[in-house]
Amino acid sequence: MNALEIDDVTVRYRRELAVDGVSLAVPQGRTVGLVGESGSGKSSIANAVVGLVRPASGDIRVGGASVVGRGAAVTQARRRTQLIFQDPFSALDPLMPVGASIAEATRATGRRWSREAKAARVRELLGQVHIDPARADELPAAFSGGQRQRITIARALAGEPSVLIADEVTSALDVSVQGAVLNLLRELQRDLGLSILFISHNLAVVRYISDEICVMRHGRIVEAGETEALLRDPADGYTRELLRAVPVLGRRMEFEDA
Ligand SMILES: Nc1ncnc2c1ncn2[C@@H]1O[C@H](COP(=O)(O)OP(=O)(O)OP(=O)(O)O)[C@@H](O)[C@H]1O
Repeated sequence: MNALEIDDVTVRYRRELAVDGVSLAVPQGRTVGLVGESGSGKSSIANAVVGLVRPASGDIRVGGASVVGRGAAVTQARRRTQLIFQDPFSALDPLMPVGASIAEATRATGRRWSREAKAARVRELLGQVHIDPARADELPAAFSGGQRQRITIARALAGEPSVLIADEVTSALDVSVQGAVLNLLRELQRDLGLSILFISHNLAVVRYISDEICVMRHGRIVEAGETEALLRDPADGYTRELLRAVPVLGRRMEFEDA
């Protein structure tokens, strides 16, 4: 069963074709990595999934229900996805205590929450992302970049998504804390059974977290497959190029035709 299905989706901005007939699926409980250079159309796909951009053609389904267009059914289906923003510094309201930001996001569940239930949920979510729940009343400025990114993850989880879209979630972070955020996503996926579309231009990061990888270039998927198989034997020249740029244990990968 696929949690997310992107079916022959095209995204246009005026004359520019940013996404050109992309199809991909995220199976339930798996992480699919979407990798490609800047401008290849990755964020346009993320934005189309969460309704920030409307595809010119094609369909996107979450749990089997279309999230393209308008109407009650679309709103309902869209509630099952959450986007984690790239920049944890601008993603949180600087004047709002982090607990309040998370509490506000419970609205995306579509249920009514009592004040006590909301407060308990905020404590639970902070605990899940390894932030001391006693710090719920502090402002974002009191937290480091990595901690803020974990808080934005808690806020995304407050909506109880079945699908998380993570768009360049480690790009704005120091290398030293990137691993902690990736490990947290892996842990949450295991514990909560989430399905994740993980977007990054960094193949090393995508490889670390993804069960499957789709390689995107100029708005199209040029190659897709299980992570290890794809990286062991990349069929596409562009995938090989990306791989060559990834340092492996202090050296670069070599290929027979390199
Ligand atoms: N709102 C927009 N209006 C016009 N053109 C856009 C818009 N958003 C993206 N584009 C263009 O669409 C193409 C794909 O961009 P997109 O951001 O989806 O790629 P990306 O792979 O996510 O790149 P990056 O990693 O730099 O964000 C680019 O050529 C970009 O300039």
